[in-house]
Amino acid sequence: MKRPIPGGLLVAVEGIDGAGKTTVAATLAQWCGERGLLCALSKEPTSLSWGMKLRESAASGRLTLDEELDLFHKDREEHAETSIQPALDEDAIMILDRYYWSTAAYQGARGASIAEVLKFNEGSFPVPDLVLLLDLPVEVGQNRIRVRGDQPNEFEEVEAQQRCREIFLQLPKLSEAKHVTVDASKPWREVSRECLRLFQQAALQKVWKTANAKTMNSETLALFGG
Ligand SMILES: Nc1ncnc2c1ncn2[C@@H]1O[C@H](COP(=O)(O)OP(=O)(O)O)[C@@H](O)[C@H]1O
Ligand SMILES: Cc1cn([C@H]2C[C@H](O)[C@@H](COP(=O)(O)OP(=O)(O)O)O2)c(=O)[nH]c1=O
Repeated sequence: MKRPIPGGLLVAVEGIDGAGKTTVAATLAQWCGERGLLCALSKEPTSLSWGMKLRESAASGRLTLDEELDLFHKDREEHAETSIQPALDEDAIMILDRYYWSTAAYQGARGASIAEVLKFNEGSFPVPDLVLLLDLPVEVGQNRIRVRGDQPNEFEEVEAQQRCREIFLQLPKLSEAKHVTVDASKPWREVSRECLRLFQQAALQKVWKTANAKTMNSETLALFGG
């Protein structure tokens, strides 16, 4: 039997391309798995029907801003309905590699209203208990993408990435989600240690806020340093 967290815990890892989101999200999920915690890992865009449409459309040139916004929101709606909300209802930890801060940053960089994107998403989908914003200079992210063996694509052009980074750095002031900005240019050991510490802190806060911690399994609390 896996260890649940009352009310679940929603953690989104955000940042520009090459920031280390996939690596951090996988590390958090692995940490939870090794400790028997009820945990799921997911990403956006998804591989569900609207997510696949988004990926297919990218092959035939860029959509208009409105089409792009519509597809990312439809994808998120399906994702929230089929995975995110059910996981939280099951008292699981859900770790997301990108979520609605990416819409604010990437579609915002194309001219969408950042305030409207946040308002719509925070009114329509579960708000994260923690956003880990991985911040680093665009050139460092680009180099990591090349080292990873990938070619930066159209979404990953330097100027657009620069605008995305600037918007990401404004989001802590505008979003209602609890968040922390992490210096992701540091060596991996330091970044992973910091992200794990912040994750454990958020989990402990959630447990104390939503449940009578005395009723929680003390071993589970101890895992988070409680
Ligand atoms: N702190 C770090 N220092 C150096 N390389 C890193 C660090 N974090 C991740 N990487 C490497 O950089 C590349 C991009 O990381 P990834 O997690 O795929 O980024 P993202 O999902 O944000 O695009 C991967 O090859 C990963 O192993
Ligand atoms: C979730 C999301 C992603 N994106 C963009 C950011 C990325 O450049 C692109 C693909 O995401 P990425 O994380 O690179 O996924 P994959 O490795 O599976 O291709 O989608 C948006 O423009 N808006 C959004 O709401």
